[in-house]
Amino acid sequence: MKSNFNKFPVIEIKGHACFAGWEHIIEQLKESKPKVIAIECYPGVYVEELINSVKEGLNPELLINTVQAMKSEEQIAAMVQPYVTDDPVFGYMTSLTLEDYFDFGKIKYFKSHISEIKGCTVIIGPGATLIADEADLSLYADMPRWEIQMRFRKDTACNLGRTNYTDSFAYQYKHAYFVDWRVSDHYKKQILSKCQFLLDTTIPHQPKMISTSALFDALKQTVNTPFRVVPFFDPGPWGGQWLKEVCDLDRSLPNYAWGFDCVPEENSLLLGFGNHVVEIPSSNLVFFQPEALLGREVYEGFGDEFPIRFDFLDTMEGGNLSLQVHPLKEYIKEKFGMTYTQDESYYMLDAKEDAFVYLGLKENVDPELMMKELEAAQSNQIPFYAEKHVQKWPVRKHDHVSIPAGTVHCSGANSVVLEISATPYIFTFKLWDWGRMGLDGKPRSISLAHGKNVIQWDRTTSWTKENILNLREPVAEGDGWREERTGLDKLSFIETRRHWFTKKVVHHTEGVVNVLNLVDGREIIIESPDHLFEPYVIHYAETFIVPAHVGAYTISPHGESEGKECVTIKASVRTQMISQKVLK
Ligand SMILES: O=P(O)(O)OC[C@H]1O[C@@H](O)[C@@H](O)[C@@H](O)[C@@H]1O
Repeated sequence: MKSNFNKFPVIEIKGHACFAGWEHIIEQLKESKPKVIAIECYPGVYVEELINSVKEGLNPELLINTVQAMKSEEQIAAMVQPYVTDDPVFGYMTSLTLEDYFDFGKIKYFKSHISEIKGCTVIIGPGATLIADEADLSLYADMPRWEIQMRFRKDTACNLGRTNYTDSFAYQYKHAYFVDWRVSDHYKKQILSKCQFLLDTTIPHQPKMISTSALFDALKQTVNTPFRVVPFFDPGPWGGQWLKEVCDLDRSLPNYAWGFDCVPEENSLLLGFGNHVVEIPSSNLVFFQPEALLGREVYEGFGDEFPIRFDFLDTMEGGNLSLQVHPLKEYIKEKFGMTYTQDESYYMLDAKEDAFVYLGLKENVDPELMMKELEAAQSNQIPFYAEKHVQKWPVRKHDHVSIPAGTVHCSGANSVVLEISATPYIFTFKLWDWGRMGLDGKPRSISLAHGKNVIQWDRTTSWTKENILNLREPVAEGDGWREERTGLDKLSFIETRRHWFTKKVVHHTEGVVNVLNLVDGREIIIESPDHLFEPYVIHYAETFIVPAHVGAYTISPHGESEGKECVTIKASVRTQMISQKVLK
């Protein structure tokens, strides 16, 4: 069937202008005849493009690249090392701030130099507004995380305060995840409202600029309606062929493994201003509209973090994921500085006859022997016979298994998982990767030492069956619909409800953000009973977010699905569980 999946969902914003292209942007900047302009940059922005365009358009008397006021790269490398660490995959959440990167003697020098300049001064780079804290005009050049990752892969971006363009992607990602993005988000929250403009340079040489008042109003408009973030897709060693067809992706790539359809930390939002589309990190919505988006209790509990993640894992005609386990909450806090952990669940969006998951251990598992065999497999490159120790279960389309942290698991070949999980997503302790190589031709990192510390050895066959394997119960039914509770175990903070329906279903956020996916059916329509937002159409496999603030909404089969059965899965936060799951 032809794909109807929308890869570029645009949120139409009313009542504001967008300046597109350097020529128009420069014209706009000149309007107020500013003497000092600061262009604050998120790390990953191509500062050179900005410098060249500003030089050409504004011909400033003095142009400062903020690296000139930073500490030396050696000093910065030493400063971040306790957070970047020597672990190949994981670091520790930093407490550094952007000020820590600067040499205040140099800042003082530049400040006095700026005051002596008669013409125009432009300061560009991360920390520009620290150097020019009283600029006549301030811009914020933002950058979504997925684009930053693409730039790391192409060796065109480096970490904050570094020139490490050619360091491995794994190192740059870890550096950014545990340090740069924390430091920069923290600073962005302080400074963005003080800037007059937001600059989008996600697509090189096609810059767009909006006023920050337009941005803040756009974010306000967004929390009044269901919306989608921009999904991104990535190949992997076990990837499959399903996403390519369903989401209409590049057929020439060997596979796609992951599809990230709701990880607001890393996705972006497309905001439509007339004919122009501005791309911003979707985390901005979480930072600047936290209560309306998440709901008061979720915001109080998690802070300005979006706690629910939806992503796809495609193994159709691919391989098994790594056999893995995730850290317990105390462990993730102690070792990595995270406040909540990677509890997961797999909703089987599609499955071939032979699909299966590994979940939990065998009844008489011998921990010492299993670890010994895993270690031998890793060091001697001999196979590990997973089924000797780990329970394998057949799964079918629409099964929903829960994976509390500490449970050994992975999904097998020939299925498509919709992961409905807590947001942390990189804390996968791989135990065994089936003796295969990563896409770069090298073995992927195995984390046996961490894994050993968190495996819950009492999660064996009978426990698994009783507590986490495809749990479901009917909740309610009405004319043309029925509702079930699925999947997640008693200890999870995520509640999931599934609706099977041929007619309209009434939903309510009850003051808590809802995340949904159309897991069966071609098309549905989301409407406001009080006409508070425009009707919103969703296609098969699309994930969408309903902000807490929306309140009542309805979902009906639509278009080619009218009168036919559709199925949605909805996730929300069990607010009574938050204090138990979040370690401050
Ligand atoms: O890439 P591997 O290690 O096989 O894992 C694939 C995926 O497994 C899932 O269970 C989650 O843990 C994901 O965060 C992870 O990306």
